[in-house]
Amino acid sequence: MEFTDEYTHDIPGVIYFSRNMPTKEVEHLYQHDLQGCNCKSECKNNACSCLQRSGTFYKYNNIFELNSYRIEDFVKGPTYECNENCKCNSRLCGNKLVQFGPRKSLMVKPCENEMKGLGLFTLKTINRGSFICEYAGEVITETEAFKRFQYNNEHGKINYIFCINEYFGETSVQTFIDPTYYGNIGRYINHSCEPNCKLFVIRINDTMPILGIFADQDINKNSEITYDYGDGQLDFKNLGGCIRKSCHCNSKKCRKYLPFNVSLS
Ligand SMILES: C[S@@+](CC[C@H](N)C(=O)[O-])C[C@H]1O[C@@H](n2cnc3c(N)ncnc32)[C@H](O)[C@@H]1O
Repeated sequence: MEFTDEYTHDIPGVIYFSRNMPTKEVEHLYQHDLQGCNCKSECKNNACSCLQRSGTFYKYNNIFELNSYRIEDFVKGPTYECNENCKCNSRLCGNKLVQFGPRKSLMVKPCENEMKGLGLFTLKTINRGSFICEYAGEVITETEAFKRFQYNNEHGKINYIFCINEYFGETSVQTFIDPTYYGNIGRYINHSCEPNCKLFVIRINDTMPILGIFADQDINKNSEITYDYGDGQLDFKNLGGCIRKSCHCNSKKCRKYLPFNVSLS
């Protein structure tokens, strides 16, 4: 099955781009292709090298029906999907999901509370564990992220930069994704202190992390898709010398301010 993403946006200065796009300063980091598995037909947990290095896997009722796929475990990660170097039978492999593109029936529209701007909504009910879409954009250096963040702050512009923190033993690696100028439908997802989705790091063909957004509960049709931009930071208005924006998620658990540094840990 081919990757399909038929969504668009016609905001001046923003180009719809469905996958992460490393800038030339960081592209050398992702030139290492991941090895594929040697499975003969379908991939089984105890034999497939992709599943063995994954922190979690997909459960499905019907291998040909992407809507039946659910992520198995919200605690572990990252996930390694089978890739173009794998020997498994691509029709029978169940270890592929994010690589087929976002789910259908998503809609971008202004939120009721205009302070939040645009938001992403679902026109159909979504089951817990289902894949929604990626958070895709330019992959930039930390220096560039800092520069862009300062610029956004000084000019009162929306900040879209997302920082992924990953830990490999003693080493921590940060990846900065910015869908401000090139991005997909994930850029419209707002923060909530009581969200209905979670993010997962997925890898497919190479070492570049892909941010996958998955439903963390059953979501009713016409609901807004949200995730928590942070990790329960305290309600200090001035964090690191930066004035934080007020949160309008309207939840009883609201922490009052948007998390400053969107991170996964
Ligand atoms: C990734 S964008 C989300 C899409 C954005 N609403 C838009 O119109 O393009 C993040 C920005 O949306 C706004 N936002 C997101 N969640 C919010 C919330 N709970 N309360 C207030 N503003 C929010 C903030 O301006 C934030 O910097």
